Parts: sequence; C-alpha cells; structure tokens
Amino acid sequence: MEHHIALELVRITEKAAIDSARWTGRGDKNSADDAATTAIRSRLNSVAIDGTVVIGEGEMDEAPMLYIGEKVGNRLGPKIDIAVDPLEGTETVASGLNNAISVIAAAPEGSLLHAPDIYMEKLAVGPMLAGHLSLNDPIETTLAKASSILNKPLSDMTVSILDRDRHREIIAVLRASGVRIKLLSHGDVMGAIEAATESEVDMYIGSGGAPEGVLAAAALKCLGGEMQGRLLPDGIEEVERCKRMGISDPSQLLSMEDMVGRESVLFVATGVTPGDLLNGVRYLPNQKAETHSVIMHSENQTISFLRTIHKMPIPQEILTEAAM
Ligand SMILES: O=P(O)(O)OC[C@H]1O[C@](O)(COP(=O)(O)O)[C@@H](O)[C@@H]1O
Repeated sequence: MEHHIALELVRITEKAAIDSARWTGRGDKNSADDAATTAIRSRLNSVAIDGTVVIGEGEMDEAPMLYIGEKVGNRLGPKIDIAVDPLEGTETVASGLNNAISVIAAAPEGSLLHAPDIYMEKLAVGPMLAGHLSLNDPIETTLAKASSILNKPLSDMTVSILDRDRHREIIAVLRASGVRIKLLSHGDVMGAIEAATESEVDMYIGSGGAPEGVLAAAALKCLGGEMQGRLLPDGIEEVERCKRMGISDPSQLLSMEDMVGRESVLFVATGVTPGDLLNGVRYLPNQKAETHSVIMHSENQTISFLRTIHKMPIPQEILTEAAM
C-alpha cells in the first residue's frame, strides 16, 4: 500500500475531524456524524485509487453516502478495499467525551472482511501476547496464560472492556481474578488499539460493533498485535445478513487474516476529541485548526504521528455579511 495514498487519506480524516469536532458537547450525534461523513465523501473521489467501500455507513438502501459497495476514488490508482468510520464515537462527541476519531483503513481488493453492522465478540492484544491466546478459551484461562507470558501477576494486569450491561458476567469474572479493569464508555477501536501500544492496557475484550472490529484489526496488524473476533448475530435476520455478505458460518472464530487478509494494510486516524493516543481538534485564531493523526502501515509496522495546522476557508455566511 503506497505511502502517498496514506497521506491523501489522512488529509480526509483531518477534514472530517475538523468539521465534526464543532459538534463536541452539543448533544447532537447525528449532526456530528453527518459533518464527518460529508467531509469524507466529498473528498474520496479525488484520491488516486480504484476503491470500493466494504465497511461504511450502511447498506445501499440505508446510507446515501459511503454505502457498502460504493465505488470511490478517481479510478486511476490500485484496486483497494476501503473501511471507513467517518466518526468513531458519535455519542462521545455529542457528550463532549474523550477518544472520538475519524478513521479509514485500506487494503488490496478482496482483503477486508465485509462485516455486517452487528455485534462481534473481540479479543485484542499487543505483540507479546499475539499468537498465544484464543477467543475459544474461558476468560480465566486467557488471563492465566497472559499473566504467565507477560510475567506479571494478574493484579498488575489491566483489561479494558466497554461498560455495558451485556458485559456484567465478564466484568464479574475479571473482578474475581484481581486484574485492573478499564471501563470504556464508547469507542472500542481505540480501546483495542490501546492494548497494542505502550499503555497500561494489556488486553481488550468484550463485544462491540463488527465493523469497528475490522478497523481495529487493521490497526493491530500494523502494530504487530493480534485481534480475534466472532460475529454475534442476534436472530435469523442477522444470520441471513451475514450470509448475504459472504460469511457462510457466522459462528466461526475470525482470525486477523480473516478480517484483514494477508497483504499489506494501511490505517489512518485523526483525533476528534482529546484521547490517549491522539489529541483532539483545536480551533486556533485566524481561521486555523490543529489536528493530530496517526498513519500506520503493516508492511514495515511503521507508526507515524502527524500534527497539522490547517488554514480554513472563511465560512460563507461571514463572507456574505462582509459584502453587505
Ligand atoms: O454502544 P454499543 O451498542 O455497545 O456499541 C458499541 C460500539 O459503539 C461504539 O462505542 C461507538 O459507535 P458509534 O460511533 O457508531 O457511536 C463503537 O466503538 C463500539 O464498537
């Protein structure tokens, strides 16, 4: 995956972040999401790719922009799959909380799993634990193995998980084991990534969105970590949806390769609100804004951080007022 594509894509997540961060704390998650989606959609066709959205805003009949199967890019570049979440953490922005990002992953055509918008059970770890654990094991076994490989007692380990009622049993098991728990209010792409960066978190577990699982798997591949998943279809309709998207056995354990393929993957994200890995957007005087982004390539496992100062166009309404 070529570097210039990453730079073009990150310019797009930056714009999405700048536009959606204006909705921080305003209690309107749909407007925040619309702002990010519009920014991404209006710019994707200028990127030198022959792209297909495999993870986007929904299926064709439910999403006017960035629908699954939509062709994007100027068609002059390589054929690639695009997974995009214009705003990961819509509620986070609406409530003015931390860790909302705008994110795009890209990989050669046919590499990324067409994940339906249902829940996925997930296990994400960093390089030291990669290849050593299994989502099939009971949590107690997973924790014991991790503790032995990391050579630290359970009481020194931290596991992160979304703070949801559906996780009550898992959280009880974690508490009984003695590990520290980091409860996330929203945003499990960043939650999973944190398990593979130099943070206090050793492991991310629990269920979250399946599309977010694929995005996180792309990042974890670049970080040398590992992500395993299992779709959790709720009822026949969701099982059928999995099948329509090419997943014949929705209960199968999904490896990194199942989710992001064997070839090189690219992951770019820009912080919308302040977070552990990325700062959020800062609006500066003189129509400027500052963004913080990360660009990850799986090929050499390079992780680059980018701080950019943007000169923003003067809003149309101000131009109109000045002309009067
Ligand atoms: O809030 P739920 O239903 O537990 O869903 C969890 C999913 O929602 C998120 O927290 C945020 O998703 P949105 O950006 O769509 O609001 C994801 O990161 C996560 O995978």
